[in-house]
Amino acid sequence: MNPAHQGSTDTTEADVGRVRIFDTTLRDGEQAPGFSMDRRAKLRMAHALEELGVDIIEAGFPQASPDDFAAVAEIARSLKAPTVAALARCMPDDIDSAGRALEGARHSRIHLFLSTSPLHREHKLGKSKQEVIDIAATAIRRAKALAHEVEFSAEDALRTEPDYLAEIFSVAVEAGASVLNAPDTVGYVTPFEITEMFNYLRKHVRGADSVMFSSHCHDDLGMAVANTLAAVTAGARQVECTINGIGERAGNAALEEVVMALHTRRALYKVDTGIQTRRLFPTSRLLAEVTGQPVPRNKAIVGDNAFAHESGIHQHGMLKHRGTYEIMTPQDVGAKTSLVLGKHSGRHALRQRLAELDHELDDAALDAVFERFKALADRQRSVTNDDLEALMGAYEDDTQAAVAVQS
Ligand SMILES: CC(=O)SCCNC(=O)CCNC(=O)[C@H](O)C(C)(C)COP(=O)(O)OP(=O)(O)OC[C@H]1O[C@@H](n2cnc3c(N)ncnc32)[C@H](O)[C@@H]1OP(=O)(O)O
Ligand SMILES: CC(C)C(=O)C(=O)O
Repeated sequence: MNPAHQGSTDTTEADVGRVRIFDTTLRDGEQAPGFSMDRRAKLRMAHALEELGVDIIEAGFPQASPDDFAAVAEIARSLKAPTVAALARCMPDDIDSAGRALEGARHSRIHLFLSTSPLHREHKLGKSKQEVIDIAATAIRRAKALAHEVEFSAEDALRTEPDYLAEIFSVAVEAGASVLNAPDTVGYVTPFEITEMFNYLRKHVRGADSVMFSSHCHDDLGMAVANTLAAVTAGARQVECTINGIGERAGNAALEEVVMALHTRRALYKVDTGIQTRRLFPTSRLLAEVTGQPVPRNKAIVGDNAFAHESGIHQHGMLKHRGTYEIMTPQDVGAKTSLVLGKHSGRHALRQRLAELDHELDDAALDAVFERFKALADRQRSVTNDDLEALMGAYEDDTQAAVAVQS
């Protein structure tokens, strides 16, 4: 990272912690309409995620379908470094099929979930507080025998009574869960509230020091990434996210955004991830390819516009010092800067591009070409190198014709 792009850099290495990246592109991500992946697509993505350096890959929900079972099993057998996780309801059949699917994994995790909020307890499950606790404890004990580790997620945790949430998490620790996930299942909370909840849980869950707290945020109010970062400030050391932010409804916290926020503002958050950031852009594009869903141009970090500059004033700044308008280098995420010529561009960028095309112009010539360029840019969205060559050709013909008339 170029220090010119960073704010304060006074972090000492001893202060810096580690956040685990739990990627759920292949589970929560594919739950979004239009993003289903078959086992071949999942396997390609899983290899790309391994190369990206994620710590845990949630490969699927084996009880959901035979193909999902097969996808999880194949991923479990073929990955070397990451932990492979499989989702399961707190039901014996779900747990057993997750265990079977994960059998070949070097490191396996069964990810159990059960709703804890009053709304979900009453309307979805029809269970009392104590019944929900008992179901969770029984399921965790069963899962513990079938995988290297068990994560317990309290579905709709952020709309759950904090004291009840702390109680069910305490029982989950006693039953053998080593990761406690408090998801904002419906993307309801704000950063301040999630910080409060994580601080509360770390103080009140029995055995809190022996487990890892995890955050899993949805983007219904556009706050998934901000909430994830807020959870990190309150001690979450696993964050659940997806490539391109895909997931239920408005999606999950976007992995590339969370990672680059932690990386770019390392002095503030004081944590590292194991992500090879240069793999972010290619991994994002692979997901777009396998799902057939393009990345929006304005998507942070990986969109076509994330490092594109069309405005003359910004282009002028960029030509003098990239840090004026870029807080990260595009190379850090495997992308490239582009200075796009269009109706908002100015003379500095035009001169630069013409020089790249071997047209060195004096100021008067540049003014004349600039006038023609603006007229063209008003008629079309952007001006390409071919357009510029045509424009220069016409300008040179006109100049020669004018000289001929004079002599
Ligand atoms: C917040 C999340 O993202 S949770 C993950 C959501 N993902 C998915 O649902 C994708 C995969 N799901 C599926 O393929 C199907 O829903 C299946 C195969 C898992 C289940 O299908 P079905 O058995 O037909 O049940 P259906 O989905 O209609 O209803 C859910 C049932 O699970 C129960 N249930 C829901 N969550 C849990 C849980 N965590 N633990 C135990 N039971 C649960 C519901 O109460 C309901 O039970 P009921 O059939 O006794 O009324
Ligand atoms: C299964 C859990 C973690 C989930 O996806 C959610 O609550 O959004």
